[in-house]
Amino acid sequence: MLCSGTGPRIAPEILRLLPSLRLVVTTSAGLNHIDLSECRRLGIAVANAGEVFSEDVADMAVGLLIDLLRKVSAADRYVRQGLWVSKGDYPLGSKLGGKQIGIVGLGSIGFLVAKRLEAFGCSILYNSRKKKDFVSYPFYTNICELAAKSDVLIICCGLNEQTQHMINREVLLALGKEGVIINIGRGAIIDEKELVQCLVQGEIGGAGLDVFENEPSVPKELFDLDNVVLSPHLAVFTPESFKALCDLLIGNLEAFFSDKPLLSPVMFE
Ligand SMILES: O=CC(=O)O
Repeated sequence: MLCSGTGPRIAPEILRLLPSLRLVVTTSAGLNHIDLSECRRLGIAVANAGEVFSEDVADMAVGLLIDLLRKVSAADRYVRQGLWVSKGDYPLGSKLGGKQIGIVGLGSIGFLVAKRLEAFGCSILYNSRKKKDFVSYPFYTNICELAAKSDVLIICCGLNEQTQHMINREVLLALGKEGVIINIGRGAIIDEKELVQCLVQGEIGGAGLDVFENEPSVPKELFDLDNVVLSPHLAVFTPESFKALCDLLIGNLEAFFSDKPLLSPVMFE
């Protein structure tokens, strides 16, 4: 049994050194650090954090979006720097209600983001690997078309070969000058260099980012932009979600060692 976070990659070289390995338990929801096809080939089961983080991550996506649209962090800096007194009122933000929200990845996190934003009066559109029968939101197979129809793009999918740099310059330009992007998935789903360029040149309206391509390094160009909200990959972390994660981890180990089905097995495709 091997326990992993999102840290060192569980690569074929590691798996080869552990010939008796039968189970990998990761404390993350994301699986991009585990070579799943090699685990499947070797008959190694994998369990992850399942849905224990989904609510907190969905809350964070909404938090970043409200912060960005209503300029909460930027206005906070303005007040602290004494600029309200010297320069007067701060520019107005824009309303959340009525926005068209394009969700990329309608898994458990994406679905909870959609539910939350519906309650704010937003319309939901989405892209996912497959159309979901349990929702009536418009489904877009083409990510550029989704971006063109959306005021806000929220990245909720996992990182894999298909999704790496899926949000490229073309998608960002389709989102447009007023469009904003929120990323609570993985940094490398967006081509970060292109994102930075689009933000610096005003080709998109703003970004709320919890994840980055080369964490903990964050492109310095973003530090001076008031239409960008930055967060150090902490959307999943609350004391409550940690407690739920510990219970799940223990539950998975107990299940494995008593030959019962895992509580949060990763289904190989
Ligand atoms: O980002 C954190 C996770 O995948 O759990």
